[in-house]
Amino acid sequence: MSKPLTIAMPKGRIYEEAAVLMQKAGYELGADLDESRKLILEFPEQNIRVMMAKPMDVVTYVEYGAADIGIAGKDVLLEQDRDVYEVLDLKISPCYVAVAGLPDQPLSRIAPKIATKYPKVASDYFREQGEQIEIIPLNGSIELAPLIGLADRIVDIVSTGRTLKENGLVEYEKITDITSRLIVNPVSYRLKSNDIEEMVAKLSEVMEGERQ
Ligand SMILES: Nc1ncnc2c1ncn2[C@@H]1O[C@H](COP(=O)(O)OP(=O)(O)OP(=O)(O)O)[C@@H](O)[C@H]1O
Ligand SMILES: O=P(O)(O)OC[C@H]1O[C@H](OP(=O)(O)OP(=O)(O)O)[C@H](O)[C@@H]1O
Repeated sequence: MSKPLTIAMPKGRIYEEAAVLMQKAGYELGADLDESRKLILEFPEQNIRVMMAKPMDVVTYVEYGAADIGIAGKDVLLEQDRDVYEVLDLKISPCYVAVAGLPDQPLSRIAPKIATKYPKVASDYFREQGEQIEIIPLNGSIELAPLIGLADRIVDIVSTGRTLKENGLVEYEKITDITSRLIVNPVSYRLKSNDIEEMVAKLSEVMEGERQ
């Protein structure tokens, strides 16, 4: 038998939907692996090995070849711009990146402050708009920044819109829609092409079935 395919799975929000999709494609990972404290799980009968990683780190494991394949949000891929192949839009964990802030606050001053955990996405967006901005990097609870006067706008993920609403913030512009993607290490793509193409074909078939 060939060497197992190593898959970097994101812990947290995306995990369950990703595991269900994998299961439908014939890869039984278990819906609750992310509740275990074990970080590497072997599935010899399916010839796969699963690594449980932080969503932001999945791309790193795949780029360095520590994992052959991974599942990552498009937000992370846009932000990190790494050397991996994005082979399939899994259409799971949908959300979008938007510019938000306090209502009725035009962006008038020079170099407005933009709080975000996506500095590249935010800089690229405002550069395209011809706006010079200052990035305030944060790691979470981004919505706090305009409330306490730390920033004029935020660039963050919106899903239900509840966080914005409950904090009295409004969306100004949508930057881009986000779903999770299947990514592949370029060397693995050559060396393990049969196994990888088989997985991509099975996942595509499941998604095709779900669209009908
Ligand atoms: N409402 C949402 N907020 C954030 N990310 C979302 C949302 N809905 C879907 N996603 C997707 O889930 C991914 C983040 O998953 P998760 O929240 O588990 O990770 P994280 O932000 O790294 O976790 P943590 O909050 O523990 O730092 C994003 O990269 C994005 O693609
Ligand atoms: O539109 P909603 O459904 O309210 O979802 C959006 C919120 O969810 C995420 O935060 P998360 O829960 O990951 O916490 P964080 O602020 O610590 O990143 C994101 O950063 C928004 O704050």
